Amino acid sequence: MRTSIATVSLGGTLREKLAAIAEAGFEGVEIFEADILAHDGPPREVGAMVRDLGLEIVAFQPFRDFEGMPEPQRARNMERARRKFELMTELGTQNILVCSNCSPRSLGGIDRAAEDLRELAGIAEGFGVTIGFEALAWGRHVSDYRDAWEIVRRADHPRLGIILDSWHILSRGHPVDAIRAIPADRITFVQLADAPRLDMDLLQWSRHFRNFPGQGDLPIARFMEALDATGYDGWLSHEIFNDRFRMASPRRIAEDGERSLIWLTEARRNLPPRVKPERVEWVEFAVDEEGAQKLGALFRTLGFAHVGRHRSKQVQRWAQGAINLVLNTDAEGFANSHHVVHGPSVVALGLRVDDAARALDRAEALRMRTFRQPVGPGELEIPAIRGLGGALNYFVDGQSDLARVWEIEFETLAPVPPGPLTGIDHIAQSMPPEEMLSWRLYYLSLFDFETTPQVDVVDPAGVVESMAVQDAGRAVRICLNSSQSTRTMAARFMSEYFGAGVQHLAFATADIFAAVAAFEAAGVALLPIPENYYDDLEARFDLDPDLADRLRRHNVLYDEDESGRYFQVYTGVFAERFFFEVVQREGYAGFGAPNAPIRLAAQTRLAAHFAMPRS
Ligand SMILES: O=C(O)c1ccc(O)c(O)c1
Ligand SMILES: [Mg+2]
Repeated sequence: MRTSIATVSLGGTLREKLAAIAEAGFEGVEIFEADILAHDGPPREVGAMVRDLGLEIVAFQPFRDFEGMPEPQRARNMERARRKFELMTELGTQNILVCSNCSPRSLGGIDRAAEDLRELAGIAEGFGVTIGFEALAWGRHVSDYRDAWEIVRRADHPRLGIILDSWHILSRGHPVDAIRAIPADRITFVQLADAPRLDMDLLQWSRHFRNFPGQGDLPIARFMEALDATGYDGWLSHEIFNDRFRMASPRRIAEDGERSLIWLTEARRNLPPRVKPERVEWVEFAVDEEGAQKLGALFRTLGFAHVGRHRSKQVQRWAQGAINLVLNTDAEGFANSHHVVHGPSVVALGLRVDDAARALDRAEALRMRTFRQPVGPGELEIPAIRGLGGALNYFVDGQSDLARVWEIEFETLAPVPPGPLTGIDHIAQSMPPEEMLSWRLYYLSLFDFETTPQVDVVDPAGVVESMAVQDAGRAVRICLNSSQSTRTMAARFMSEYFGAGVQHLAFATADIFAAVAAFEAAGVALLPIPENYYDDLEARFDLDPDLADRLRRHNVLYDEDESGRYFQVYTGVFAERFFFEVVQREGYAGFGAPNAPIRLAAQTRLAAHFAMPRS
């Protein structure tokens, strides 16, 4: 199958859109009429520009309000079509998309529509043009692809086929099975769009909220299976109407689109399998000497020990349980550059996966950016790709020397203390709102991940959109947060930090009260939680009075639902941007969303201070 995208999916001028589409690796483009009308050059020039970029024009579109018109509109429509066919000859494209009629003047009737389209196809033949008929979900008489197919079938003209658009079919919940019976050579081409599930007017939903497969909630996989059953091997063309996409960089959106199509057709492309995450092996911070001392002191109070020293670089390993935190103060290399730009920050995540080399291959196939830097003698070349905000994701595994990274690259200074913190529960990343869907697609396409529904969390300065990506076994959970406001915690993090990145790390413990007792003994300043919260907690849940009292005394947040119970505490904020959380899960599946507004308000109150540990 060949990949294409409609110009309407991107912002920018036609020239910018086409350049971005070509650069992202698409082979074809659907040209929207509005882009021609707004372009300051003849259609012939647009055609040449497209071909110079190595692209093919899959179709010209849309041609509206055609079938079922009474006279004199019917004859006018035939004339209007001739003019568009001439324009198409100039452009150098064969296919025109005719979408079903929305005009209140249109008349129903399958045979009438078939006759109109047969006549149109006859005219089109003289121009070497093929008509593709598409049912719009809000069409006046034709709003179901099964009716569109019956019309095309009855019209029975070699210059007429059907266009299947996943959005119009899936948004209305139409069964996809009937697609299997359509002969592949009668499918002019296929349009793809996903969307979040929204309970709203179809037209508004379609024109403003479509997104790429991998970014929405529609059952696109089922659509693709039905399409595959036909043997269709033609164009797959994204057609995304989305206000945020048009505001964003056309290059980023085009890249996402190509990635979405590669992911969707991975079986045919023999992509290496989805990467199975096994755990977060380490989190690496880029800091200067002073930052390393402060962060190291905080780690110590949280129960970590400085257990290793890199054999050749200024890099420390701190550990506890299965958690490894790396402090990189090296004066050279990527971490240093990252520190110069972002200040104290998470520069890399080390992810243990099933097969690190294959993970890199898959990332490359998905056109992700790989990263290499010179390795010293005896050091490992650890596969890495660029992730959120330009930080790195390293891959290690249990089947190569990468399994022994700590032993090979680090000199042991002390044994790893056993607890009370046992592992990394989740990693929270903040990003600008227009990038949220890009990162969702990045994670979903690369890893064997699923997503949670998006939730809105109230921050004192605005709303934060939040969703998580995680594997079925919950070995790795990553929360993605963004907000439109410039003053929410998530937004302030990004302005302090100069970009998107990891904002907090949540450690797992099997005994939150033991962890808190250890922190209190070590002088960790935990985030104070207001009394009102606990009064409400007691009202909402049937809490054991002793438990309620302990929660209250130790600033522990609590939630429970059908899945189980959840306990959370937070440290103060490090370097005005970064903090740690400790959680205890008893079967609980979520992330404590009901507590997030309480936590955000408490952090906002504290934001003026640096809540550093007493040393
Ligand atoms: O929103 C529309 O009008 C429109 C036009 C052409 C399409 O292919 C489509 O899916 C929607
Ligand atoms: Mg369409």
